[in-house]
Amino acid sequence: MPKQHSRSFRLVCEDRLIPLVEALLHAQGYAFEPEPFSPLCRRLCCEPRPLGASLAAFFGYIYIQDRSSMLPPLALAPRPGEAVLDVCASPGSKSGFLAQLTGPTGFVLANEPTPARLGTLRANLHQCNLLQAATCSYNGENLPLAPASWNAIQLDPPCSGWGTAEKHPRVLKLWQGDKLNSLTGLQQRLLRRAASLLAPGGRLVYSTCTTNEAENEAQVRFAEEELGLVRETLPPFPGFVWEERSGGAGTLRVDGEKSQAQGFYLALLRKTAECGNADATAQTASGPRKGREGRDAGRPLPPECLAGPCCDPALLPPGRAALYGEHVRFIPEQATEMLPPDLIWQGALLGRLTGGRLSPAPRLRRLLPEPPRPDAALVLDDIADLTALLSGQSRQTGLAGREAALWWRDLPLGRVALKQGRAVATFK
Ligand SMILES: C[S@@+](CC[C@H](N)C(=O)[O-])C[C@H]1O[C@@H](n2cnc3c(N)ncnc32)[C@H](O)[C@@H]1O
Repeated sequence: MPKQHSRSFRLVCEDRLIPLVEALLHAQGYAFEPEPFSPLCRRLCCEPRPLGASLAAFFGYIYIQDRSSMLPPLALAPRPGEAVLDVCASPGSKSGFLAQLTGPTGFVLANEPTPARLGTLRANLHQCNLLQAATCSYNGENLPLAPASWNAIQLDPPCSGWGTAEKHPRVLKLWQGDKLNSLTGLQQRLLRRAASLLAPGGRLVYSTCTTNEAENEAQVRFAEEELGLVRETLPPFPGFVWEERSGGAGTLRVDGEKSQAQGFYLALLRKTAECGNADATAQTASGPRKGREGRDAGRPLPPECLAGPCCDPALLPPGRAALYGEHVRFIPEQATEMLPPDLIWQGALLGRLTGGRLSPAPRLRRLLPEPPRPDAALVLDDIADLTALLSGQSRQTGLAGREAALWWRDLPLGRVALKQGRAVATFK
């Protein structure tokens, strides 16, 4: 029987909403304690039903994540407003945390080449309302971005996953012998490309969930010796037990068993000003894919098309809304400035255009007018009423119109449809 660690999660909200999200979890019987390494992270003590089925998870106010996997974004430590590239992003655990750390004025480009996993990544970012994150889908080793254009890069490449063996014992058999060579080769190609995309002085966090030295300490040596990156010493995060391996000075290796976490490895590498460009030739190796949404394909939408009873366009982060077919997406200001014109990428979904106006996605809580408008908001106090609504029961509201904002006490949740005054949940 695989051993289960206690579960951890991250709060995905502004600081002012933290007490409300915690109250929502408490109202459903969950108990938890703060993690010592980040004010946004918590560890579960009591889970009366699976945390993934909680209301806080449903509304994207928490993200369940192994505690080790929370560390790379903290090690990269983006400043508010900074732009970050996440080369291997799905399901988005690190992209999401990075977007929180950069804040609404920041920008995260989350790349994932595998189509099914790209869908999961986009769904997770949408559920968490992280409008400052955009996605693209390229093999990371061929990412067609301008050389030396990023100050902060997260590289969490495919790895053997030996650090997850307690939960997934099969990884130890699956990844052995020659198969490991294909992984280490890919990791080196990804490191080479990431190094070439780093601006002088820029930093890169390399992380894996494996205990395999060839994918960890040896890859950091490769980055130093072949790519000219310089290792920076990471201070150990509180709340973990660390392992030491020869050649690993300054990098961090989580002792999974003693830390109640996945076995994990992370290193911080910097490109010095003198460092040459390791891979300028690969810059045009992969052209854009046809038939996807590109930067210039979207028609700008004036803010008045966005304004409505459930949407205040003044709450949008820096950037603009644009129309792609019937979908309205958010284009962060930094994306317009930083991304090459031929890159194919997608901004966060805001909703659909119907009758010349935005019909916001039901989950779009970030743009709900505050405080709730009495003529256009359903404010529930009782958890039972909320769960009944989500389980398909409609509810008389006495409100006019076609939609209403949904709140639990002072916590904005999303949008419900109104049918003859009855609220109906349409969340997917
Ligand atoms: C370890 S997982 C990333 C986990 C993610 N960083 C997170 O925290 O949620 C590695 C990801 O790399 C993707 N991947 C596979 N080949 C790739 C490539 N050539 N370039 C970029 N990403 C790749 C995989 O599909 C997988 O989603």
